[in-house]
Order: sequence, then structure tokens, then C-alpha cells
Amino acid sequence: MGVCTSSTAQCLPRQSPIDIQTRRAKYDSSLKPLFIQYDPNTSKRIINVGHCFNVEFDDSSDRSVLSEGPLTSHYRLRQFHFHWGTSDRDGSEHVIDGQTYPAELHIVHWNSQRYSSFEEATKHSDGLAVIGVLLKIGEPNPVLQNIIDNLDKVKTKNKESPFEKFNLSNLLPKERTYWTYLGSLTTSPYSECVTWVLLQEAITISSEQLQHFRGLQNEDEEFILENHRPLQPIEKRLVKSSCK
Ligand SMILES: NS(=O)(=O)c1ccc(NCc2ccco2)cc1
Ligand SMILES: [Zn+2]
Repeated sequence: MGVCTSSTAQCLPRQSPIDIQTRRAKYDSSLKPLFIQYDPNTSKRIINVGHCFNVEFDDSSDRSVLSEGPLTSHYRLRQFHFHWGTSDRDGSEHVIDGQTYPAELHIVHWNSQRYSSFEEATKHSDGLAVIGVLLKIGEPNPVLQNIIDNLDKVKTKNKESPFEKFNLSNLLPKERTYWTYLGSLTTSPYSECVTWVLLQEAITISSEQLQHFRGLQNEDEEFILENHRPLQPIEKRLVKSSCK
């Protein structure tokens, strides 16, 4: 075994978000349909975490899980949150063929088959699976309204409020075809532990509904007007598609 030299294969960064260039995505017939099972009884609370709000779930057992698709383990639902922008012109983190969307939903799961906790899972390359759903401006979304009606209870950082019996499945689009690639957390600590699963169908939100997200305040009691990370280099990564 020779010594490592600069020409020795280095591992390239795998940061998120990226621009999904759909014509370069490769259909992979080995990709399975997603298996998504969310028990409404696992939803617990909504909390303002300073740069966004999280809806958190009881992840003490495998009652709400994501498996199949590109995954080789089952992943336990932990929380979901959104990213948005100062105006409806941008706000999503992932971009599709250069097109930005006004917001993006992230549903965060951790590999409970291999690791003992969310924090431990974030230290491993196959630790997390995050479903990304793009939001487009359209008809008011009654399922999102249920969340928005609770934002006034979590106006400032660290405020939390019970949020029970929420059926997260109702927030997902009908079509579950997806793009998938290996990436990272899009906020600190930017750990390279995420298998991203981006649904190809967007859900709607009205402009008025989206404005409520911008009414949340951070630790300095300033409005959280935007919280989306800039695009990161794709390097040598391939994006796979579950459909032709
Ligand atoms: N935007 S996201 O879906 O990539 C995402 C999801 C989860 C965290 N969690 C941050 C964290 C806390 C402890 C270790 O790590 C950060 C970012
Ligand atoms: Zn996110």
C-alpha cells in the first residue's frame, strides 16, 4: 500500500442544496417507491428555533417511518420545517433547472435501524433521510393553514406550543416520484449525513399564507424574512430519478 499523495483520491465535499438539472438526472430502475408511514399520534409540538420553526415528533419508537425508495434502512420521523425567502420570487433551497420556488418543506428522518439517536446519526454518511417538497404560490393550502394558525403561539425564539394529532401525510403531494442524491444538512453543522429525496410534484401555498412565515421573530426579535442557504457545488455527484 503506497503512501497517500495529493493524487490519491480525496473525498469531494457533498454539500446541500444544489441545482437539480433534470436532464442530467439518471433514471434508475432499481429505485423503489417510497414507503411513508406517519402516525398522527406521534406529532408533539411546534417550536421557534430562531432561524425557522420545527414541528417535532415523538421519535422514541418506529411509529412514523420512511423506508424503501433509495434507502437500505428504515428512518424514523423526527421533525419537519420550512425554508422561505424575503419575497415570493425565491425561498426554496433546492432549485430545479435554475428555477427557484417560494419555499421548501423538509421532513427529517434518522436511521434508527443503525444508530441509537438523531444526534449520533448525524455523524454518519447514511444517518439522515430528508424528504424535500417544493412549495409554489397558488390556492390556499388548508393543511398548511392548520400549522399557520399556531405560529402566533411561537412568535419568538424558544417559544413552543403543543401540536398534536397532526396528519403529516395530508401535506404531501399525491405523486411520490422523486430525485435523490447524497448531500448535507443545509444549516449548521452542515454534516454530510443526508440522503436527499426531493419530490417532483410541488404543493401549493397562497402568498398571504407564506407572509405569516415571515412574521416569526429571531433571538434579536427581528423578523425571520429568509432562511434559505445559497446553492452549493454539485462536484462529481449524480442525481438519480425514480421515473423516466
Ligand atoms: N435543513 S435540513 O433539513 O438540512 C436540517 C435538518 C436538521 C438539522 N439539525 C441540526 C442539528 C442538530 C443537531 C445536529 O444537527 C439541520 C438542518
Ligand atoms: Zn431544512
